[in-house]
Amino acid sequence: MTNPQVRITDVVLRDGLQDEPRVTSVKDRLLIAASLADAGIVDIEIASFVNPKRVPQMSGAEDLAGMVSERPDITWRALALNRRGVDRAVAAGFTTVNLVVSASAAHSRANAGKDPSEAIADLSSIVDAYPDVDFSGGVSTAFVCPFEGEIAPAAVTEIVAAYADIGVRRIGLADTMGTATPQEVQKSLEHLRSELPDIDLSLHLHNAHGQALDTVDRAFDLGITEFDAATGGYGGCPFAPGAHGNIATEQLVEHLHARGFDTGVDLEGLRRVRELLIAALERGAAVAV
Ligand SMILES: CC(C)(COP(=O)([O-])OP(=O)([O-])OC[C@H]1O[C@@H](n2cnc3c(N)ncnc32)[C@H](O)[C@@H]1OP(=O)([O-])[O-])[C@@H](O)C(=O)NCCC(=O)NCCSC(=O)C[C@@](C)(O)CC(=O)[O-]
Repeated sequence: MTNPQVRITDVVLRDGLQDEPRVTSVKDRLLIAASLADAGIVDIEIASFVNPKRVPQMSGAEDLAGMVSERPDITWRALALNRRGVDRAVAAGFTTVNLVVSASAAHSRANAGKDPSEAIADLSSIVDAYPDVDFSGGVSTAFVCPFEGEIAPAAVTEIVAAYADIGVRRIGLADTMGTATPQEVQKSLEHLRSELPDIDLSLHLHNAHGQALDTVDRAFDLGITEFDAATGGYGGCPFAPGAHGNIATEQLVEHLHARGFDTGVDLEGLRRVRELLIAALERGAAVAV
């Protein structure tokens, strides 16, 4: 069997930093971004165009956009949850934008101030307005919600179908809390696949109980080869109380290399990124390599 191509999007500059007590300077974020690229990460979520009063850690998003022209070999992804966010991202120069809708109504209201159906309805005109932007669609709380508990696979499929209806066909399912079991994730993926077989799926896993690598293996067996991860294992949604850090990029890369998959990522380079993060955040990484 030939090795499948594995696509890892490092999200430490967005998910990893957004819930940290320290606000990382734009200068440090640019340094970390360049170091991630030097380590061989070619997909990087660098900025979040949300309300900076709600998430001060993500302020200065516009100032990170210079990386788009400076390193055109990298896909620089911005996160946005509303029209204002996408307008800002596009005006700054981003052409790859990840949207987010929560599967659970309670998390959606806490995070975005609206129900999932309203969030999807708002996104329709945004996607129409920017035909040249490469949009992907995230589904937050896809398996477990901090307020509602387990999420039914049908609820996730409904959101993904709504994304597909507005033309967004690259979808990332997020285990926001990091507590979903590999079995729960598999059940949901299988439901989704049976209803919507033509959607490109990726996983955005947090890792509360050390199960995320097992989930990666299950997903691999179902043909999923795209994953988000955050160097150092930092991360968490500020509006999902108790959310754990993301699966660490270095752990994921080591795991994939041990399984014989080529990721194109240099672990030594990731160690350097980790050191930069530890210095900027003044606290240790979640994992050692
Ligand atoms: C969702 C919104 C943007 C809705 O924003 P809103 O509905 O306008 O409501 P609002 O109450 O937050 O704020 C109103 C004020 O924000 C301004 N505003 C409104 N939008 C923007 C914008 N884009 N950029 C800059 N400013 C904005 C707006 O102009 C107004 O300004 P004011 O009158 O007070 O001066 C807001 O509620 C918000 O910023 N929420 C924070 C959501 C967030 O950042 N969550 C974390 C990221 S998602 C996540 O972590 C999950 C994920 C992706 O990692 C996957 C997983 O693991 O689950």
